[in-house]
Amino acid sequence: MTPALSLDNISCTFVSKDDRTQRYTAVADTTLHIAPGEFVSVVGPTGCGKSTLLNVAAGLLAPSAGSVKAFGEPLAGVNRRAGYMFQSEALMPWRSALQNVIAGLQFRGMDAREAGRLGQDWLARVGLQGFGDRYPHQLSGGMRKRVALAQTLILDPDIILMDEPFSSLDIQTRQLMENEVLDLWSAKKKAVLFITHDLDEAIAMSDRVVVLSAGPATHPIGEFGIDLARPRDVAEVRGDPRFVDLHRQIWGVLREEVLKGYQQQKARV
Ligand SMILES: Nc1ncnc2c1ncn2[C@@H]1O[C@H](COP(=O)(O)OP(=O)(O)OP(=O)(O)O)[C@@H](O)[C@H]1O
Repeated sequence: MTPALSLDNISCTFVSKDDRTQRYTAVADTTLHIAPGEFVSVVGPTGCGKSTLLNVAAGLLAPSAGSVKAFGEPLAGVNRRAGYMFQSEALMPWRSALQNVIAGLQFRGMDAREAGRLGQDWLARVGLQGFGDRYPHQLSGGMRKRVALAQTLILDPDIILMDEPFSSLDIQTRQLMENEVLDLWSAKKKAVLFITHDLDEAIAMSDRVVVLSAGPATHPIGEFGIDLARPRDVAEVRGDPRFVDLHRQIWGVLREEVLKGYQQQKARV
């Protein structure tokens, strides 16, 4: 089957910020394929290159070497088969929740009434019925994330790219949002590339967890199929003995890299 997303032998080298004559290889020779409908999380120590990989998949960053394909088609510019959700707030403060949700449809030229109808439908699906005329500053952090989620999913992308979308939320809100994402995902089964620091979140959500090494020259050092039954409740599944077992196995690979990453961050300060 043709993967929804193929990253083949990707390397990303940047000019060093501290010394323009030096180069820094953030990602080296990384291959990652995601099947249609597959939920894959990538975990790794801080600063290792997770966002760099996601930006490559999004077509926002051209790799220094390697190839990127969406459903077998080489990527030229922005990945139009993908929708994104980033860590930082991407809502437009001057637009209401509804206007934010339908922004992408309007950019695509959809008729205003049809876009409004779909927007209301999506607001209801993410639990924000009746909040369409609120502005982002009138919503809680969790509600703003729901708007951002609706804004991404309303475009019905075949690939969903998420970069630590819930890291700013408190643990309860975060778990609610994670369950909502799983519900929405299971209804449509799109390919997901989910970047996170949080191993519990990665295991609870995914079909597969890929572990990256500490930088420089980050690359995958482990890959684990997550055979926990679905549907899952992200809070309850943490008590499953298989979850505990998988956590122990993956942490056994990740731990050393986290320590290396931490030492490197300290050395930079
Ligand atoms: N445009 C750039 N120019 C120079 N260096 C960069 C650039 N983008 C990223 N880097 C470097 O590449 C490395 C990987 O960064 P990246 O943001 O991908 O890591 P990350 O794993 O997502 O980090 P975090 O876990 O903290 O979010 C870092 O050392 C970063 O400083």
